[in-house]
Amino acid sequence: MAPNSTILSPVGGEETVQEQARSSLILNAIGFLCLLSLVSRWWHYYRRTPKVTSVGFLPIPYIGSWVAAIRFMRRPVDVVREGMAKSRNGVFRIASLSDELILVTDKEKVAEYLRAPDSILSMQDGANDQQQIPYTLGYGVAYRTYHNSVVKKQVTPNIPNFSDAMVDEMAASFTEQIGKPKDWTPVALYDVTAMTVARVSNRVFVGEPYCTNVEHLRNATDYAQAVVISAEILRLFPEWAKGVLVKVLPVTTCMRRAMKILGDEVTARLEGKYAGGKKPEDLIQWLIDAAPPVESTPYQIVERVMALNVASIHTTTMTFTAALYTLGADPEKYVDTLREEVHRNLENGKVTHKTIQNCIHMDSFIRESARMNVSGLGAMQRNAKQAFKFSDGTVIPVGAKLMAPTLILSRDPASYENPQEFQGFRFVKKGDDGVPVLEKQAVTTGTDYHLYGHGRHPCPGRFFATEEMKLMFATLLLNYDMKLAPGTAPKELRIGTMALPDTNLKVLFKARSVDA
Ligand code: HEM
Repeated sequence: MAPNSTILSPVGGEETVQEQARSSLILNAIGFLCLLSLVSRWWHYYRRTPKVTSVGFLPIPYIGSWVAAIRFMRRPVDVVREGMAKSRNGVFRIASLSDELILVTDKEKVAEYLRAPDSILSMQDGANDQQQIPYTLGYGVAYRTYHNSVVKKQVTPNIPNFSDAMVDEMAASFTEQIGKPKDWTPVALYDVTAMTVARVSNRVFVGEPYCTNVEHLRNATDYAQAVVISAEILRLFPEWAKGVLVKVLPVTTCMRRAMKILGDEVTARLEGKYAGGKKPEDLIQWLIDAAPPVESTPYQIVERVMALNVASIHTTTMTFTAALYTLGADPEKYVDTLREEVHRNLENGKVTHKTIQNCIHMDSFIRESARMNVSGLGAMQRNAKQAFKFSDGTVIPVGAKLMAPTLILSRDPASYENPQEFQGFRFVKKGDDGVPVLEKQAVTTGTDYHLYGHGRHPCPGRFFATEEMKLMFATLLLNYDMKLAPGTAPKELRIGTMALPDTNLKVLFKARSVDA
């Protein structure tokens, strides 16, 4: 007797064979579909990948990209330098944990890609992608960007009208936070600056009494950090999951708080009710007056006020703190000239808009500090909506992301003499009549100076931010001496393409007599 004849009847055996054949067919079909999906994903990936030098990749689909991303996370600057050395045309591909990026280190090519219209290389898509704006700051902020023209047409022209109030707010903020120390006293400069920038900006954004409401100011500074953290998390998830996930991220808590603080004020203003009966002059009102009907709800106006807080606070704080760290490292070299310039230009003993217009050494110092200290590896992201061809024939396919590494371009020897050296007054030159003039202002953008971007979308808030920094600089120079404690220096932290400032370094401050 056959060994299995007692177990299987002839009919049962046939069924089993059929079942086995069916399962193997299903397994083969699943295997085939998986393979098809892999091939189609690879084909999609291949089509989206520019045929340019790549750095750190292994020639194995997917795994190769992960290896490159890990290398980049561990040694970002080395990877970029390797890319520059390998690439013949100043365009190369790297991978970060969330994306593959095309870095452009040739200045002519940076200018070329920044000239491309948004229908081909989109700035907004780049920003939406980098900061996950539709989720972190809101759909309207991402796709109905009327705030850009409000900043250009209302915030910038109104700067001179607000500068006196800005000086009052910053003087009060510094006095409250730093006091009038008679001896050298350590000050957490980043925090002090962030709260001051928040207060001064919000004097213009939301007016009194909100600009001194500590809960609002803390929320506004937290919001900016929450956006960065939330965006990093969201970028790791597929699009369909983001709308749900964002509800448990810190941005949602910040926005809820913002509604609690500003919601009633905005609601009243939308109904035409103004405290004191007079229509206020501030960002809330300029936004309400300019908002398209679909954006005219209290939530959306508050959302946009907070978005502009995000655009302003940490950017200005980082730039300004870096300048003061640099000054504190070598005060003897620069403070006398900077302070004398402020004194010479005071109006009736006060720092004014006109004072700082004439402070060209200070302007140069801020620009040079930004050149040296703003050292990220990926500025001015543009996402390809259509294929883009550089003049040398290099093709950037749809879906690719272009960026410019600031660290490299802002220290290009072709643009700057002794580019690695900090020269605070680098941009002050002798004019024809021997009088010093500014060769380039802190607000002037370029392919070799990325603080405020460049091309079609330079930062519209750069005049406001620079005014604020110069007013703060003048106020501090008049009221305090400052220096770094011996043996201390700001630490540099890099996460992917970002260079983060040292937010913990304490700087020594000592009060001085204003007339000194
Ligand atoms: C030192 C402070 C600031 C820095 C370093 C900074 C930097 C930048 C950069 C790099 C860009 C992107 C440019 C590009 O991709 O080409 C940008 C865009 C922008 N910034 Fe600023 N910014 C600052 C302050 C401000 C302030 C105070 C405001 C508002 C009052 C503001 C509002 C904006 C807006 C609305 C955009 C988007 C522009 C567009 O879509 O065309 N920024 N900023």
